[in-house]
Amino acid sequence: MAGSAAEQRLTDPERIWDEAATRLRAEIGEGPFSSYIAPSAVRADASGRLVLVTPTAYARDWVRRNALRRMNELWLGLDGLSRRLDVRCRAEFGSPAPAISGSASQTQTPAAHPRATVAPVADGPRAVRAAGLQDRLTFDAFVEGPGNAFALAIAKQTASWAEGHFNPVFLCGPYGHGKTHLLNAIAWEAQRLRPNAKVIYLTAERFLSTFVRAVQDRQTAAFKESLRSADMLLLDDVQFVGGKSSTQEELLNTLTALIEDGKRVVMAGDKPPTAMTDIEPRLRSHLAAGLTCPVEPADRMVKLAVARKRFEALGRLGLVSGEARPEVLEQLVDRTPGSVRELEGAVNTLAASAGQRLAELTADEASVLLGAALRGGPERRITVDEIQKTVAEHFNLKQADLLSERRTRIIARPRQIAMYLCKQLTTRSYPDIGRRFGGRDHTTVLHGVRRIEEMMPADDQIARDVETLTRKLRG
Ligand SMILES: Nc1ncnc2c1ncn2[C@@H]1O[C@H](COP(=O)(O)OP(=O)(O)OP(=O)(O)O)[C@@H](O)[C@H]1O
Repeated sequence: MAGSAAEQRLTDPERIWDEAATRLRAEIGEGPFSSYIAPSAVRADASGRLVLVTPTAYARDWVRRNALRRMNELWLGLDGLSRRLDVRCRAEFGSPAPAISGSASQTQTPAAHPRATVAPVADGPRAVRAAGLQDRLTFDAFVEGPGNAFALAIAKQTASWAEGHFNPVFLCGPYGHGKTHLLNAIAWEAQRLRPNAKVIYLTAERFLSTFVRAVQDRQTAAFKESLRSADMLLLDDVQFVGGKSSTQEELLNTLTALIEDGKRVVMAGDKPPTAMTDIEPRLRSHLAAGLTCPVEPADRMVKLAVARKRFEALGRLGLVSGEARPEVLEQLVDRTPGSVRELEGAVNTLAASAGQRLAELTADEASVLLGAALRGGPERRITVDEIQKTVAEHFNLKQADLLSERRTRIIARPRQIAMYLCKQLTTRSYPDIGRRFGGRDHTTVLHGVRRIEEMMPADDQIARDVETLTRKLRG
């Protein structure tokens, strides 16, 4: 009875937003919706007015220019109390305000929620929840193969809140083969099954930067509380705490408290805990105390299925039409070195060049379109970590400054340069880069990259910095 929702005149803001956002998504398209609306959340301000809080000022301006009027039309058509929706960015909205009233989860099936539209706003140490989760990384989108079947089964079991599961679960495996995807999928599924549970996903980088900030602001109690009140904690890229002793100690305390309380903990790292030699032995043994699941590199069949799925997803967004021929898919997979991440990069490159001609494309044409991406063979892989360290050193900063929330220009500009270099020199997506920069939203990364692109032609110093850093990194 979707059509009768307007006549029903709702009052619960969360339900109104669910409905309005679903319609808006259909009208403005998936791309703008997932860039600007999905990462935003409706909150009530101190005087009870409803506000759409966007992650950045850039997103706020975009919403004001392109969507606010229509959003209010949709909202007013549904809201029995005829309220209006204002828009503000997270920085303007200030300290955490009460979430919008009346949890819709009691009256709705969880599946009816457009994902992440009512995600809590992460405002400093008190609300790290949902930062960095990506909509598309679900169990449905994950391709099973011999190398990940065990990890997938355990991930699904954990997400179902099944009793008697192993705690903590540690997913380990090389770069780009699906660990983050599985953590995201667990978070979405666990939250769908228990909408009122507190499921927190965060990267170790974000753990560190939030912790450092909490120490500076003397808010460590709030930081501890925000994590220890979790029902499920999903911690990504654990290897990042290697060599950082006070962060390791805090992490150890957090894990011990959660596990003693019977809360679920799932972590991911690039190697098994026992091999993380720069992690202090006591923490290491806690990481390894539950179940360690390998996520092995994807085989050819998995890669073929991932490439097919990716084209289908791009097709749904209207970016390509038709299916790629089997020989085109095979060529893509056989000639793209590296992980699934590189493969996805190659699929995107091909989709962008072939567009509506995808179905007619021959293997030879695909090879020409992919050009250097296929011809070059395996180049030395530059990592985000390397870029951050090189940029920090160049500007006389610490790597942690780039991950921190500090916005002074002396740090913000190098951070944007580092983000720009990550986009240029790695195959990582905007959300993925955001994740590596203290769990920032992908719109922040997009804004940073565009800012540097705009500034380079006009600002010699920035152009020189970028050039020097690129040369240093390419070696
Ligand atoms: N089995 C799979 N099915 C579908 N997509 C996959 C699979 N494995 C990897 N991917 C995709 O490949 C990309 C990289 O995967 P992901 O970010 O999960 O890697 P990771 O193991 O966490 O890497 P890192 O250690 O660098 O963080 C993502 O876009 C993910 O969706």
